[in-house]
Amino acid sequence: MVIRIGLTGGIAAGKSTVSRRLGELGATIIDYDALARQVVEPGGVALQRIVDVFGPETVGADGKLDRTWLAERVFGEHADPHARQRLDAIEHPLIYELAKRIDMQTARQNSSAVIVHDIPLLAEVLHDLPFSFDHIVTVEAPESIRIERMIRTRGMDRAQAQARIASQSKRSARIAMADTVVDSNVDVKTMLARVDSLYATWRDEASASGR
Ligand SMILES: CC(C)(COP(=O)(O)OP(=O)(O)OC[C@H]1O[C@@H](n2cnc3c(N)ncnc32)[C@H](O)[C@@H]1O)[C@@H](O)C(=O)NCCC(=O)NCCS
Ligand SMILES: Nc1ncnc2c1ncn2[C@@H]1O[C@H](COP(=O)(O)OP(=O)(O)OP(=O)(O)O)[C@@H](O)[C@H]1O
Repeated sequence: MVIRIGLTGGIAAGKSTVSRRLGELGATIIDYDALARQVVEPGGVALQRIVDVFGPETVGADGKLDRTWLAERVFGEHADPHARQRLDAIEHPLIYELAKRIDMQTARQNSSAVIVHDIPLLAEVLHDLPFSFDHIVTVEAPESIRIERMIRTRGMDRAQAQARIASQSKRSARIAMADTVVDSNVDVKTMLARVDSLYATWRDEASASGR
């Protein structure tokens, strides 16, 4: 049987590090941040709809979405409280459609696949998704550590980092929804050892239920 995992975590908690490891171990990863980038590529319907809603400044001279400009409109200090909902309403259905296509193709090719849906906003969108998960995993680290990581590695200032965190579900909501919490406030080696052991369990579940 195919095992589906919903993987989430607060921004900069370490979700991508966990997801990369699961990919190396053999899981199929469906990265919703990557799909979100794909749906706004030039020429697509989403970019045109975003321009209609947010105005022509949304697109840079190169014809591509100006992500920094839009992030400020959506997450910034002076953001319209409905802006994020409007953006999500344009992008999310298209993201889910692509995710479904990849999921179905993987399941067709391998009836005991472990498919990991890597979804930053899982706590917000769980009930909108056309999937149900066998396990939900959240990767968590204290907010102060995540803010320092965002400043160090994402070129954000403190206010931008705090605003991005404030626009997401609370840690308690992610933990309430998950059956597994991966602590990323430990060294990477220890964190990845835990990921290896989780993957081994899921592999066993996928093989056992296929018998
Ligand atoms: C607003 C955009 C252009 C800003 O781009 P930017 O390059 O700064 O961020 P990037 O896309 O790399 O996302 C980084 C992280 O921000 C957080 N984030 C992204 N979108 C959202 C959102 N709508 N609400 C809350 N947090 C978000 C996530 O933790 C994500 O991992 C972009 O995030 C976007 O298109 N967001 C809407 C689509 C979406 O919901 N993506 C999340 C996957 S479902
Ligand atoms: N256990 C850990 N200890 C120390 N640093 C870590 C740990 N896990 C991840 N990191 C580092 O923290 C930063 C954020 O990690 P990562 O990119 O995996 O986060 P993320 O949750 O996927 O972020 P986003 O939600 O923005 O995609 C990276 O620089 C990563 O190397």
